Amino acid sequence: MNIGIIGAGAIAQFLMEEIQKDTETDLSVQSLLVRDTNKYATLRETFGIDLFDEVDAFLDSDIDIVVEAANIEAVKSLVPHTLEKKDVVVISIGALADKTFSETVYSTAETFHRSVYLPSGAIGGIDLIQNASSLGEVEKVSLTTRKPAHSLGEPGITEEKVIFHGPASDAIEKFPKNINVSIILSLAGKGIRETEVTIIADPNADKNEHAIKAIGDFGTFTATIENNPLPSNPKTSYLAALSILGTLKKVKSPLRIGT
Ligand SMILES: NC(=O)C1=CN([C@@H]2O[C@H](COP(=O)(O)OP(=O)(O)OC[C@H]3O[C@@H](n4cnc5c(N)ncnc54)[C@H](OP(=O)(O)O)[C@@H]3O)[C@@H](O)[C@H]2O)C=CC1
Ligand SMILES: O=C([O-])CC(=O)C(=O)O
Repeated sequence: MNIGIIGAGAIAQFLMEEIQKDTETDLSVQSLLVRDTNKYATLRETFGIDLFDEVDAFLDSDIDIVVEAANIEAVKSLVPHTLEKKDVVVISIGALADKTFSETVYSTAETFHRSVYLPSGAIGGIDLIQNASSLGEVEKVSLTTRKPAHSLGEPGITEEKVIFHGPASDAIEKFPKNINVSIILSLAGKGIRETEVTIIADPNADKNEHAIKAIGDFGTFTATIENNPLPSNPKTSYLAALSILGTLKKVKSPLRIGT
């Protein structure tokens, strides 16, 4: 399966490196869509990929699926048009907090018989929350995120500080690069206004920690993930990059585990 990636940052480079190393897989990264081809010119040779700065040329290149690994603005400007031609994996899931936009995405996918894949990203338990919500009977879902203070734009603090408490819809507006996980949790569970988010900036933390709690007719669920950051972008957890690789490996698999 030939992959095109939107973006060339920490996640994109992780995917190119790992897919190139993996001789067992039929995955291959062929094309990258970037804003500035000069900035990323060395990637052509390192990974044997084609670089594009024009979306239609990128979509018409030899690719079967597109992975968005850029940011929320890129999802908004590029994903609906991309879906007219290709299936898409979206990791900047915060874009889907905008209801009008998410409806456009889903209806475009339907019209053009495409799939939109939303990986679990830097958290787990999405399967459980989605199943528990299938009769709409989850009372409460909350997420407490603790990240190193510098990742949250608080480099000077000496003690931990709650920098946000409120609904996921507001959290993603204030921290669009740090709390996409709250939106996948909202989409699986109770919705963006009902999912309660707390963000803690911690000067002593070296992991990106996400603690999930859910209560409903199914019982109670608690899970805490202490994520190692990706060295090339410590705001981003290694697991988020792995979750895209895992999603790509599942696309063609006849076996569906843990749905
Ligand atoms: N769902 C989840 O659990 C998680 C989601 N994320 C999200 O994943 C995304 C990628 O993360 P990461 O790789 O660490 O980010 P980086 O900042 O390392 O890389 C982003 C890349 O996207 C490029 N880019 C930005 N806008 C565009 C555009 N319009 N067209 C093409 N390329 C563009 C940037 O290029 P340039 O050099 O031009 O700026 C850069 O190469 C982020 O939105 C992040 O918030 C991260 C972690 C967890
Ligand atoms: O990678 C993480 O730990 C979470 C993250 O940045 C996000 O959800 O945007």
